[in-house]
Amino acid sequence: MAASDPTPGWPAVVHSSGLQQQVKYAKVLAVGAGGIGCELLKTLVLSGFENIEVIDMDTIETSNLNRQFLFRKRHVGESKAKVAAEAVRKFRPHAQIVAHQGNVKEPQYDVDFFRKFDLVLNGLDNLEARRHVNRLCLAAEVPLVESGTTGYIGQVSVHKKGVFECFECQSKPSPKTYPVCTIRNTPDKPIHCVVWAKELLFQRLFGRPDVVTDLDEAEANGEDGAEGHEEKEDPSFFLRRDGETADAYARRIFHRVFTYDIERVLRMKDLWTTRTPPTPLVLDDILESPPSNGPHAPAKAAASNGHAGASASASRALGLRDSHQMWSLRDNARVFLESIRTFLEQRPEDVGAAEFDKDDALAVDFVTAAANLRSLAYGIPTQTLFDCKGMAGNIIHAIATTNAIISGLIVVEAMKLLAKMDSHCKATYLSQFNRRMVCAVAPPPPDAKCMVCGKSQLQLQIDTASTTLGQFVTKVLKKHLGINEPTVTCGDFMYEEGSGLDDSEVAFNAKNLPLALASLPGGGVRNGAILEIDDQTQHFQVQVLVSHKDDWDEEKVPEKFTLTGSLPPAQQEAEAGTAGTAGTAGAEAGPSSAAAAAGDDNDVVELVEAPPASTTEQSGKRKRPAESDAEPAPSKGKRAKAADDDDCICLD
Ligand SMILES: Nc1ncnc2c1ncn2[C@@H]1O[C@H](COP(=O)(O)OP(=O)(O)OP(=O)(O)O)[C@@H](O)[C@H]1O
Ligand SMILES: [Zn+2]
Repeated sequence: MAASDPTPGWPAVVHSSGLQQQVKYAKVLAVGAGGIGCELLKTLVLSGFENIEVIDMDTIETSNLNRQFLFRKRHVGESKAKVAAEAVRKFRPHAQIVAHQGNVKEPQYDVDFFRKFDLVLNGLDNLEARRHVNRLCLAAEVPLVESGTTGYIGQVSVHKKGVFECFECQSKPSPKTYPVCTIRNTPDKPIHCVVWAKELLFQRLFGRPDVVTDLDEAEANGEDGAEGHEEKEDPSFFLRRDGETADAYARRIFHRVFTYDIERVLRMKDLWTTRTPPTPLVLDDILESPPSNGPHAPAKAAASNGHAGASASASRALGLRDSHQMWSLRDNARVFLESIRTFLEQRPEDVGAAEFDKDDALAVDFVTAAANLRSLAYGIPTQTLFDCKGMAGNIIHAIATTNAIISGLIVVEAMKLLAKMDSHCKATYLSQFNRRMVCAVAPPPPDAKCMVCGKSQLQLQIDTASTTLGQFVTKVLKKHLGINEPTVTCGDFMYEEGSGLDDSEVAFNAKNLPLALASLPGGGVRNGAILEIDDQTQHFQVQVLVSHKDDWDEEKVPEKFTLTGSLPPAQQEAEAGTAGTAGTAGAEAGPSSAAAAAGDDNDVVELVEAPPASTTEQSGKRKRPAESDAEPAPSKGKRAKAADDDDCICLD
């Protein structure tokens, strides 16, 4: 620091009484009190922050204790936010730590709630919540420090309206999807069988009857080429019949899915010209086969028709206690039957209401056994319970040290923001695969083509004749765009969600959900239609231009829609004039790098690069009526590997 300069630079400023006072009085919201959140809260209070509110919706589980060190065994079942707040108060008794047990998407955490804070710091594990917080931070004009870890890799990024890119300026990888026909008829990888067991069979047997998955839809539409079968047409087949014992029901389901359905697909001869055909499984033959005596035999043999009794785990009740042990065909059949019986007899309230949860031992038993049986029928390698749980739950094992490093970096960025040293802010990436373990780059500026903080529009290609409003709302608006409570307007037609609707509005909406887009009232949503989408809970609006497309290659686009963003023509011209000059504080420092994104309900972090503005798509056709600044349109085609250079190291 030059003697003539009274303001210390970064990092000397950290020791200045000015910044220490700012830290002491800053109001900070920490979202998430899990792996990152616990570390973050500890580091915040030990760094002098004294006004912290923390939100987490979850309760503590035994599996959290190995890395969420604010929690002890006695806390299992208690609120994460409350226990974490209590624990850090012990480090700094005079700190004001307010705990909220709740979902950050609940209406009480609205834009006014966010405005109370100087900074928001995310320690979340899912894309949906991250996007929601991003939108509220933009609306409330509060800077956001975002983070994520997965195994040994992690990142911290800084988002500030008008200065740095928002969390959604770079498109995020969407969760991996698989072609429906592969899952239903021609699996060739273990994951195909896990998806089938979890998304189709578990859902059918134990899930809510009103939830229709893509896999069901394919069947209803006859897409698997097996129309016309009398049993398949009977929607009640998978329900338990009056007077049917749990055992008889489990056997009937086994026969249906592993014998009958396999025989049915075998009859679709075209499928097997280039593939190895599957082999139907016959339950009686399997159960009559002698138990395996090899190294994989169950630790303790259960009675031949042994039931799980009071145990919540079918496999453990059958003596299969080692989750790393590979089950035999017979083991899988017995676990399959036992887990169905246990659901029916011990958890009848869950039948018709269950959702797959990786921490539900019985659900994992069922999915493992069902996936393995299907694999055995198709000649695919089977998986251990441990591996299957990981695949079904998208688990990548967390590393406490990664969380600790990332939390430290969040606090560093938080201090720079408080010190108004935006030009020193960094997006920081941690990877064991880098030449350098930590790589930091200047946060990119906002992207004018961002659907959230920019001003662009969306173009949707979809089959308007067969896609229902319900599918559009669920798949396109909620899953793909992260919208919470959409209002969709198209000409005179309106679909609304959220509280405050009267009965007639609710009935009108419900009546329209099963209708194809093209058949909606008011002339339908057809080729060329313009939809106005609004979510008041996120202060988010976007305009969507619809084009009809009915010839989809399911292998390439399993979702059967595409959504791309572009600037309205007038803005494209303006952009062309300023291309490459959109720098803001810190934006000129080397290649922009990186957005972190988590897949649905997991901690997967993907490190991606924002390419130069010229590489992004600009194919807008219509002009958006001038409205608010908060208008959207997605940035697409932007992901690329980070370039190898002095500041940023290539991440594979
Ligand atoms: N919408 C949300 N509102 C509030 N808290 C959320 C929301 N979504 C996720 N969280 C919280 O974010 C935290 C993320 O922490 P972490 O990634 O360590 O997950 P975890 O559930 O504790 O661990 P694991 O998933 O490995 O079992 C969790 O405590 C979770 O409850
Ligand atoms: Zn943005």
